[in-house]
Amino acid sequence: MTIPVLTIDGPSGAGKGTVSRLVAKQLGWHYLDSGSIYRSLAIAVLQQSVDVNDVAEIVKIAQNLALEFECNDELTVKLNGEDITAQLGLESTGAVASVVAAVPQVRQVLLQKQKDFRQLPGLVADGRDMGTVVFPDAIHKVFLTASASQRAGRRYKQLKEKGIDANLSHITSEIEERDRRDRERETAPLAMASDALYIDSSDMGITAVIEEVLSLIR
Ligand SMILES: Nc1ncnc2c1ncn2[C@@H]1O[C@H](COP(=O)(O)OP(=O)(O)O)[C@@H](O)[C@H]1O
Ligand SMILES: Nc1ccn([C@@H]2O[C@H](COP(=O)(O)OP(=O)(O)O)[C@@H](O)[C@H]2O)c(=O)n1
Repeated sequence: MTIPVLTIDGPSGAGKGTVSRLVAKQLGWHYLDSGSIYRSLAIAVLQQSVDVNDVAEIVKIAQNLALEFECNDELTVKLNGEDITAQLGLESTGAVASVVAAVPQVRQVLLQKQKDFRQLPGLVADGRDMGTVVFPDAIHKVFLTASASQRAGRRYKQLKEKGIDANLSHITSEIEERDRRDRERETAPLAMASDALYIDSSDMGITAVIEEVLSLIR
C-alpha cells in the first residue's frame, strides 16, 4: 500500500511550517519539517567549530546526526539529547543551514532520514525539494510562496514574538540571500514541481491557505 504524502515546498517565511503542522493535525498525519534537519546540522557544525567549507567534516557530522523530534503544537528538537529548539529558529542558523544544504553529499546522506518519516496513515512534508526529490511520487503537492516583503515582515514579527531581537532590513536581506542560494544551487534547488498546486499567500490569511490545501486532499 502506498502511504499518502502531501508535500509543501516554498521559500522562507511563506507559511509552510504553520500550514503543514495544522494540516497534519487535522488529517492525523505525521509531519516532517525537513528544514529543521538542515538547521540541526548547522547547529552541530557551529557547536563543533567546523569551517562551513570543510565538506568532508560536515558530511561526517551529517552521517552521525542524532536527532529526536517531538511534535505537539510546536516542534521540539533534541541534538545528542540537548534541546536545541530555541537556537533552531534563529536567522543565523537558517543562513548556515542553507550553506551546508547546498553540498550534494550532505543531501544524499540526509535523504533516507527524511524518507523514513513516510509512515501510516500519511505524511505532510515541508521543505524545498519534498515534491521534486524526496517524495516525487507524493499524491498531493503544493508550492507555497508570498512576496519577499511579506515573508520578511512575517519572520520579523515571529522573531519579535519569541523575544528575539530582530531588524527588518537585515531580515529582508538575509531572506533574499538565502532564497537566491536555495534557488541557484545545483542539487535539489528550490523549484516548483510540475504537478504542484501554486499558492501565493501574500494576501491570504493562514485559515484561507489551510482551506485551499485541504480542498486539494478532499
Ligand atoms: N498567510 C499568512 N498570513 C500571515 N502570517 C502568516 C501566514 N502564514 C504564516 N504566517 C506567519 O509567518 C511566520 C512564518 O511562517 P512559517 O510557517 O514559519 O514559514 P516557513 O515555514 O515557510 O518559513 C509565522 O509567524 C506564521 O504565523
Ligand atoms: N528540504 C529542504 C529544507 C530546507 N533546506 C535548507 O534549509 C534552510 C532552512 O530551511 P527552513 O525550511 O527551516 O527555513 P524557513 O523556510 O523556515 O526559513 C533553507 O534555507 C534551505 O537551504 C533545504 O535545502 N531543503
